[in-house]
Amino acid sequence: MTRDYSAFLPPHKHGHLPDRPAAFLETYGWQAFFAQQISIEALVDTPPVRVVEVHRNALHVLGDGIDRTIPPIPDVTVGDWLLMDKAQPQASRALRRKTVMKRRAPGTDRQEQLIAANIDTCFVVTSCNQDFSVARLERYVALAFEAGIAPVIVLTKSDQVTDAQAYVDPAREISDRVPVIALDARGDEPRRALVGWCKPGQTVAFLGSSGVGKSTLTNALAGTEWVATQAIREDDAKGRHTTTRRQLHLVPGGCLVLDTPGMRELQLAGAASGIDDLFADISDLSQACRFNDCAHVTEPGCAVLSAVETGALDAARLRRWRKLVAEDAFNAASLAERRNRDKSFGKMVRQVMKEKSGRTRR
Ligand SMILES: Nc1nc2c(ncn2[C@@H]2O[C@H](COP(=O)(O)OP(=O)(O)OP(=O)(O)O)[C@@H](O)[C@H]2O)c(=O)[nH]1
Ligand SMILES: [Zn+2]
Repeated sequence: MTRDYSAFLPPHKHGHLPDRPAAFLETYGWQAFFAQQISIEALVDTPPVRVVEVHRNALHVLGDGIDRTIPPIPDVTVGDWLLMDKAQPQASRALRRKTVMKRRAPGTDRQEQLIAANIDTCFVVTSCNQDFSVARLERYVALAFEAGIAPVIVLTKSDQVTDAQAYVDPAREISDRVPVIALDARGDEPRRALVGWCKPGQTVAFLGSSGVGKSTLTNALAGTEWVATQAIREDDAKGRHTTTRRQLHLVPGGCLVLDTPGMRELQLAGAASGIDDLFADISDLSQACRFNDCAHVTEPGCAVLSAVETGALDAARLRRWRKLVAEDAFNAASLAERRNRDKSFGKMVRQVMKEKSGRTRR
């Protein structure tokens, strides 16, 4: 799959308009991508608004001269742009998304859930300590690639180690498309180090385990104590717990920061192309395998295994790739099963027959 990786470069390389007083919509992330989807008339009749907060029973939307809550709309999430139907807000239409982040809900029924839309950059955060795990970073980066979001790896707590480079080096090896930054998340270092991605009109999010400094980074960008630096329990979907935050904060004079606890327990599901993007070295090698469906385990003529033998490919990287592919396939399969259960019996039978005949042909 070919992708346009120019979007993965820091925004300042594309040129910016720093001195123009940004219009309200632009401050809230309005970009040419969205403007191209509508006519001038539609702009007037149905003004664009951004969903800045999702409550259980309402969406908080902001637009030019608009600041209100409207009833929830199915499949609309924080970060979405809506064309506001003033008379009938529920009928507001969502604009096509630039990026969308999804996850599998925690709990037993594990439905696919929208986390956020139209994030430009996601900071994948870990610390220079035992939280650091190449495998976890790879999972987050694959998720970002899958969502179409540019990832940046941020290694916090660099002040607590003598050799931060020992963390930076393995992080850099994950992908040459992902910048790596080590810093002390407290104080004003993040403002300076992340400025290229945090310009006005940009929407950013922080991904990472509890305690790695996501709230500290958010506060550092804002220059104030915005977010309490403590864990907040995610809604368990049984209605017992209600303090789920899903909001976009506007940093005064700066970017929009997505704040949602849902970013912590991300699992891969249907992220095959994100995994391929991240492990482009392995996908490229597999083109030369003798068998089209080579699993790179014991197959003769496997180009991936020979690359491991010659040392061109790290065996540990191959193992991590296998685990991610398996996790993704497992989760995607159970999603598919869920969907099938809801379909008609006849359809299900046809599906099974098709799979059967496919199997006997092989
Ligand atoms: N020394 C040092 N401490 C840090 C750094 N980043 C975060 N901390 C501290 O680590 C603790 C956890 O930081 P938080 O910002 O709450 O972490 P979080 O990722 O938001 O955690 P959750 O809200 O549980 O997801 C706080 O006490 C921070 O002050 C850093 O770069 N250096
Ligand atoms: Zn192979």
